[in-house]
Amino acid sequence: MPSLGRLHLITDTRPGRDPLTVVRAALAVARTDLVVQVRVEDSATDREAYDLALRVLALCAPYGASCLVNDRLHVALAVDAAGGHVGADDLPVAAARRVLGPTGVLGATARAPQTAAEAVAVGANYLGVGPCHATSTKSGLPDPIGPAGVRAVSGAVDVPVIAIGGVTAARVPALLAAGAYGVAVVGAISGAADPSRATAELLGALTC
Ligand SMILES: Cc1ncc(COP(=O)(O)OP(=O)(O)O)c(N)n1
Ligand SMILES: Cc1nc(C(=O)O)sc1CCOP(=O)(O)O
Ligand SMILES: [Mg+2]
Repeated sequence: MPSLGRLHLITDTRPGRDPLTVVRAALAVARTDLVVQVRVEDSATDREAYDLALRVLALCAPYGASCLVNDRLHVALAVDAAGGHVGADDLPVAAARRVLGPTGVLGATARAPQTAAEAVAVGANYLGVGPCHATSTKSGLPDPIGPAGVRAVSGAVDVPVIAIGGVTAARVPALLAAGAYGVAVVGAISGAADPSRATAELLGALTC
């Protein structure tokens, strides 16, 4: 797998959001350090996901930034994205690996050491671990696991751990100290008054 960026921006496609403007602003600051994960609402059509992924890929290409597609691996393949991300309601990790082939980047959600190790054993290249803190971006999540939960998972695997859920620049140092390799965010960038500045602050915290 090519080296994974440490800052993952997940697209915010909730009504009233402007994901492409936010992606543009983040890319201009983070460039090749950014991974953009295209995540659409469950109610979105495959065509909508495909169109957004194509547009995100076109924005990423000049910067050499990677684009991953959440859940819909056929969309990832169709647009020639770097890979995809799956969780408990998506294809099992082993099946996702078969779909993506041996070289695609495959992320899996893991909240505990055992599921983390199992996901890596069957083909995950990185793990999304959380929710680290409370978040209003996604409902129905279990209680936050905090840096201690990240530490438990990162100690059980030898792939990059990407901390997710309520991540802010101020919370990055504790997550890195707990063994996280990077972070994934929605609100910290998409909800910021100045997404470029928020990106710079997150990058600064990640590279301290
Ligand atoms: C980096 C990262 N980590 C976790 C998730 C969550 O994936 P999942 O559990 O499948 O939930 P949805 O995002 O599909 O609602 C993620 N997308 N990215
Ligand atoms: C999509 C998603 N998955 C999570 C998980 O813990 O699996 S938390 C989350 C939302 C992250 O958004 P924000 O950065 O605004 O908290
Ligand atoms: Mg999913």
